[in-house]
Amino acid sequence: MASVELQNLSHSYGRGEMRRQVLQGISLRIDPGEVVLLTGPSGCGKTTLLTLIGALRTVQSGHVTVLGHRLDGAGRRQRQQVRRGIGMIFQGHNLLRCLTAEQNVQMGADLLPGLGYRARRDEARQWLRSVGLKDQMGKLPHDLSGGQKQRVAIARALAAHPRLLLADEPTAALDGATGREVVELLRRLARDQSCAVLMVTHDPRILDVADRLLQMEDGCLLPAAQ
Ligand SMILES: Nc1ncnc2c1ncn2[C@@H]1O[C@H](COP(=O)(O)OP(=O)(O)OP(=O)(O)O)[C@@H](O)[C@H]1O
Repeated sequence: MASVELQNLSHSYGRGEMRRQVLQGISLRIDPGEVVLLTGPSGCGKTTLLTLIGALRTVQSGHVTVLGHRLDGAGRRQRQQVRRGIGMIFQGHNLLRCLTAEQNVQMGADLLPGLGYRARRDEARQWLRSVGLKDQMGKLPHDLSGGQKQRVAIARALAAHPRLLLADEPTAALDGATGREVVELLRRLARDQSCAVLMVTHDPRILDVADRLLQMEDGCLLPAAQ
């Protein structure tokens, strides 16, 4: 079963004369364990595509199946259900300000069924170590740099063992070496846990981790030159 299957997906913003189509007839399939990178100029619709696949928006036109669930025609509850299997790393981190790095990551592990408090805490610590933050576990977000906050957000998404990971420019705030490590980590996750990864990036340093490179232009998907 595909992790993501899109058929003829289109999307518009605005109404009447202000209506503007930003996605035009996109078809795409992503299989478990596959790492797909999506690139394209600013405003071409990448984030819109990611939020539709992430069940954060209502599908207007076309067919969308994510982790075996049809999203076109799905109500709020069904979309909520689908989101449980999806890890999302968007720009802006969305960390809870009053929780330490460890507690923020533990929120991700809290979604795992059947794990006791200690196991969830150990899981959170292990992911923080994996993203190079073993010395920052007790810090609050405002004591972390932008890159460190991004790594906490990544650890939180991974701690929930998602079956699909959607990431919008996950390496934008990271230096070259850390960005590379984080992307290698995402790739390992994809392989080890058969998690599909769809990542929007402008970062040319990480293009080689992809199984597949996709390019978008004006709301359309083009097969990118490898
Ligand atoms: N909520 C919204 N209402 C109206 N227009 C929107 C909305 N969100 C995005 N748009 C417009 O839709 C188009 C596609 O936006 P989107 O954010 O999907 O592009 P993007 O490729 O992710 O851009 P970037 O690389 O700059 O993040 C843009 O022209 C944007 O201004």
